[in-house]
Amino acid sequence: MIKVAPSILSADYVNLQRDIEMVDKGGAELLHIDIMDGAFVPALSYGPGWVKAIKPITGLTLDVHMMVQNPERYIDTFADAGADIIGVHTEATPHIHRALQMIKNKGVKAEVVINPGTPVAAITPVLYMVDQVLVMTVNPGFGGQKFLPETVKKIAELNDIKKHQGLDFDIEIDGGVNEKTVVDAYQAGATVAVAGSYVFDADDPVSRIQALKDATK
Ligand SMILES: O=C(CO)[C@@H](O)[C@H](O)COP(=O)(O)O
Repeated sequence: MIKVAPSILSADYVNLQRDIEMVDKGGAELLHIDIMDGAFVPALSYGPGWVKAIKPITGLTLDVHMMVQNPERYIDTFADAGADIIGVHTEATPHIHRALQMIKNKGVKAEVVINPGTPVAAITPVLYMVDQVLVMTVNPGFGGQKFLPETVKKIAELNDIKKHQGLDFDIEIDGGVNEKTVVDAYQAGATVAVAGSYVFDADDPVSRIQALKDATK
């Protein structure tokens, strides 16, 4: 059964605490927090102050996805704010190894992220040091996009490497996830599903978390 990480990008910001408590009680395991800098991706979202504010109101694992150019500049700040996992894009820095080392040195779980246009080969040298790999299943920057099925083969490739090299990392998918698209990704080896609009745009968000779990039993 897949672990579910609702993305607060699609939550009701005015009632954020209500929405977080709802998905927490509703069976989610992680809370996905998208940091967008207006440079690596066009949009701006929120910063470490949000992570700090959310930390005391939930026991969910805070899964911080940095869509930020040169993320090394902010790793310490997000770690100090309470992030449990910090994800950095390999496309956003010439120093992905150093960025992952910085995350681990802060005692936080390290995640490397790849865009749909980036091959798995780009991150194989750092797989030994990560706790999670995020395979973007849409181009990053916006919620509500369509799942790109061609990304599923990268999940399978990562799962193979994981088995053959005896590595132990979660494989997360993000973008266009629903009860249909999650199935192939799960069968290929995905262990964590981020879902924004599918969960928060629904009349009953908790039923959507359950639907993702039911689809991957
Ligand atoms: O990283 C991102 C967007 O870049 C996401 O986490 C979105 O929040 C996913 O939204 P949906 O596709 O699930 O609506």
